[in-house]
Amino acid sequence: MNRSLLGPILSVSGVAKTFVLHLREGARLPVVNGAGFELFAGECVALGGPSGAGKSSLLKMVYGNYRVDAGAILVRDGAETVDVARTSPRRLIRLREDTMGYVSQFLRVIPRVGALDVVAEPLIGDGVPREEATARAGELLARLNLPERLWSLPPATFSGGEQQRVNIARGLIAHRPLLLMDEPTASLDAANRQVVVGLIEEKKRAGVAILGIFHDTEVREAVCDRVIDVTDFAQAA
Ligand SMILES: Nc1ncnc2c1ncn2[C@@H]1O[C@H](COP(=O)(O)OP(=O)(O)OP(=O)(O)O)[C@@H](O)[C@H]1O
Repeated sequence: MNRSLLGPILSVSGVAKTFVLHLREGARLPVVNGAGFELFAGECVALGGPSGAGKSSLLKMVYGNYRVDAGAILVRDGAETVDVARTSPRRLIRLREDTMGYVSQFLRVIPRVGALDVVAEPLIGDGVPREEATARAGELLARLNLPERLWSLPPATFSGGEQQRVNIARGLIAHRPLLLMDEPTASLDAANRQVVVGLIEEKKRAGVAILGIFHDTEVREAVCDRVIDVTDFAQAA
């Protein structure tokens, strides 16, 4: 991968954020100040630092769920570059559909939709015929050791680890050049953690850039090329 030719997929610069708690007499909680880093195709980078350092908050800023007070979050979207910090909600939704995937820790269950369809949905949204999308969803769920008897059932009643595997399959089934992952292996046993490590390695080989929070040291060491210490972006309260 020629970095200088392609440039970064994600470029964060000068990002600052302070939470203001209006229901607590305007108490101010500074999280980051002057946060800056770049992410290139085919690499996996972990956000590191102790609990409360601001890892999840920074990830949510990149995804556009949290507003920033200052700075730029530039994401390459084909021939265009989108500044998540400033773009319109409509453009952000399109960026998420085409370019920036997010694998959260928990599955947001869709009522009455079976696991196989939950997983196939992003591919169908990309225009893949339903039969092919469902077959690929089945392959992925089998790889993640989700028993076939569960595939037609809505995941609402699944165990934590089963739901997380459905969530990972849904988050990884379609190609998105930038993937954000928030503790994707938190509820998984050792065997399934290894499956996820393999899936992440495949994404990297396909040129996907991954930014994530990986508390599991073994997983982090297996997949991450470097760690960004979020405490470097801390500001004095
Ligand atoms: N929505 C919010 N409103 C107010 N404060 C928040 C909000 N989200 C996070 N914080 C505060 O920001 C700080 C950073 O939280 P964050 O969840 O980003 O840390 P973290 O590094 O991901 O921690 P952990 O490893 O424990 O998940 C914490 O002090 C937290 O209380």
